[in-house]
Order: sequence, then structure tokens, then C-alpha cells
Amino acid sequence: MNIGLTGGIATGKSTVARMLVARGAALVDADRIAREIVEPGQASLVRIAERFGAKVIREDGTLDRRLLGSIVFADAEERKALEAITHPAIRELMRERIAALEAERPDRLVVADIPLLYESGLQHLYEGIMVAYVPREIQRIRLIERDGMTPEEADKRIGAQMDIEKKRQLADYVIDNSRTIADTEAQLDRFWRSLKSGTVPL
Ligand SMILES: CC(C)(COP(=O)(O)OP(=O)(O)OC[C@H]1O[C@@H](n2cnc3c(N)ncnc32)[C@H](O)[C@@H]1O)[C@@H](O)C(=O)NCCC(=O)NCCS
Ligand SMILES: Nc1ncnc2c1ncn2[C@@H]1O[C@H](COP(=O)(O)OP(=O)(O)OP(=O)(O)O)[C@@H](O)[C@H]1O
Repeated sequence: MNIGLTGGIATGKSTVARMLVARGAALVDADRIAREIVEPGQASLVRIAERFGAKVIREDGTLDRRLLGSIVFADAEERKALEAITHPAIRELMRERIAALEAERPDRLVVADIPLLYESGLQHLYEGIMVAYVPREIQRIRLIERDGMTPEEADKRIGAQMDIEKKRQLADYVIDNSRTIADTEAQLDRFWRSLKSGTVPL
């Protein structure tokens, strides 16, 4: 059994993923895989340097994420060019990791945490989609507080993604993470109980 877990930036995907793991799920995290495929020596990093220039590689050979972020979140064309390089590599590694986890323990829930699941049209790859939701104003505040972004940077990031209200409508299962952590835990308890009793509406 697998589910895709998505939401907007800073709506609580990692928080919800942690709660699922605490209950016994296995996790594959697209943001982490996105970092692995641009480590020094990886083909994707070479292609990024070719497309965006040597300036995006730091002296120690690692990707300057802040600089590349400032380029791609200011210009949709540039963002598409980066995605054309990174997304196929991310998708392939995700597929391999999920298949390995499912083969290892078929009884265990595998959760794929993918921020751009709907934007990339990947929903058909999963048995159900869970969305970690908060209203946009809370999303913006949490993003600014967590990452120290300026309000302008935060708005650009949020604006590069599908509206969180739309994702909520598309979801099979919504976790409303706008209240306390304890409230979110209680929603996860309900989800986990219905999963175990075979009544989860996915
Ligand atoms: C541009 C990069 C270098 C900026 O790195 P940075 O460390 O600042 O951000 P990080 O990778 O931790 O991403 C944080 C969040 O930004 C959002 N985000 C990242 N890439 C994108 C994108 N192409 N479009 C919209 N939102 C994005 C996601 O919500 C993600 O969770 C990096 O995000 C990147 O390589 N993006 C392309 C790969 C990708 O699409 N990753 C996202 C999911 S697979
Ligand atoms: N219920 C909550 N109440 C208060 N703060 C919360 C709650 N849930 C999450 N947070 C905080 O909001 C921020 C965003 O949460 P989290 O990192 O889980 O989001 P995310 O969707 O995984 O983000 P990203 O898209 O960047 O990976 C974090 O600083 C987290 O500690």
C-alpha cells in the first residue's frame, strides 16, 4: 500500500510525514532525493552548471542553492529549465526506492512526500493522495518564520506552486494542519485507525 503526501511549501508535509513514520509507515522524501541528485559528481549537477553557468557552483563544488533559487523562483522559464533537468532523475530514484520498500515489507504503508505531486501530474502513480493543508495566510507566516525569507521571497515560492485550496479539493484525504500539533496528531490517529480497519476513504 502506498500514498502520495503533498501540500504547499510549509503547509506541514514533513510534520505529517513524521507522524506517519511514528505509526509505522516508511517514507520516501522527494526534497531529499532532489538534493541527492545534485551532489558533486552527479550528472544533473553538470547539466545545471552547463545551463545556468559556473556561478551556481560554489568553490567546494556544491550547488549554490540560494543563488539558483533566486534565479528560478523569479522566472518561470528558468524554473522549467531546471525542472527539465532534475525531475526525470528525481522520479526515477523515487520509483526505485518505493518499489524496494514495497518489496521488502508489503504490509507496510509507504508514504511518498512530493511537494509538486499535482503540478507534475503524478497522482496516478499512488493508491491515494493525502494533502497537508493550511490556509495561505498561515502558510506564508510559517514559511517566513521557519526559513527567514522576506515576504517577497515567500510570495514568489508560494506563487510557483498550485494554489493550496486547489490541492485540498483534489485530495483523497485532507489533514488540516492549521491548528495545534496535538490536533494534527489526533487527525493522524483517525487516519491510521481507518487504514488498519480497511475503511480509509482513499
Ligand atoms: C531551486 C533549488 C536549488 C532551491 O533550493 P532550496 O534549498 O532553497 O529549497 P529546497 O530544495 O529545500 O525546496 C524547498 C521547497 O521549495 C519548493 N520548490 C522547490 N523546487 C520547486 C519548483 N521547481 N517549483 C515550485 N516549488 C519548488 C518545494 O515546496 C520545496 O519543498 C531547489 O529547490 C531545486 O533544486 N528545485 C528543483 C527540484 C525540485 O523541483 N524540487 C522540488 C520537489 S521534487
Ligand atoms: N500545527 C502546527 N502548528 C504550528 N507550527 C507548525 C505546525 N505544523 C508545522 N508547523 C511548523 O511550520 C513549518 C512548516 O512545517 P513543515 O516543515 O512540516 O512543512 P513542509 O510542508 O514539510 O515544508 P516544505 O514544503 O518546505 O518541505 C515548520 O516550521 C513547522 O515546525
